[in-house]
Amino acid sequence: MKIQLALDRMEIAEAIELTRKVTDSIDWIEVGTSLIKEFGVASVRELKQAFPAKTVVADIKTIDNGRYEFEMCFEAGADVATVMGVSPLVTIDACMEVARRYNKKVMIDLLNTSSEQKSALMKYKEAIFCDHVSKDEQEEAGSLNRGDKDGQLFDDPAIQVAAAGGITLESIGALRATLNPAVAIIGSAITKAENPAEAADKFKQVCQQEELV
Ligand SMILES: O=C(CO)[C@H](O)[C@H](O)COP(=O)(O)O
Repeated sequence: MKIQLALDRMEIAEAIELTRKVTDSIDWIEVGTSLIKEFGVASVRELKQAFPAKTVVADIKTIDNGRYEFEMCFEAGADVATVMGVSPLVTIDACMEVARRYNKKVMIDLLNTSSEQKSALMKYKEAIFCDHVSKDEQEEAGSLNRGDKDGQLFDDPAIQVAAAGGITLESIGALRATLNPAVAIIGSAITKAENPAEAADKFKQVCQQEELV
């Protein structure tokens, strides 16, 4: 299981400093939606410049204007960019086309998509699908991602799955037992930890143990 470090609700310099502390324990770097909204794609550019060897995910959560926004992210150095699964399919088609042209990847965020919509999205075989419990669902309703939603949709082993939303060291075991995503997206459990390097290292150990099973 890869670890995607989600960087949210902080300044770009802070994001770079924090990533430096945990860089050996994480695989992918997510420039969070909050950074892109606050600082624009400069946040993507600066993170990629600071960590050129890492896969950088621009969590832009596109819902319209797919071609323009995806070109902007890939020009800034992103390796992966996100589009919402609830978008019109024509938007997702545009994102897929841009990603193919740049030889980059699309992550489709399944937040609030119906089962019907999810089934329709499964045709995007090259995409990564992100099962996502939102910040508001976490903070207003106390939910977190234990991977127990719509797991059957991902029965095809060729489908690449990611999971996000309040993942902790306590919940990651349940997530693996259910959804078993290829990518665990972890934000606050590392970025808000008293010792982020220690927290990231513990997640890495869990993910490595899992790979040996
Ligand atoms: O996409 C996001 C918010 O919309 C976050 O990146 C995702 O929720 C991971 O962060 P955390 O572990 O703090 O929930």
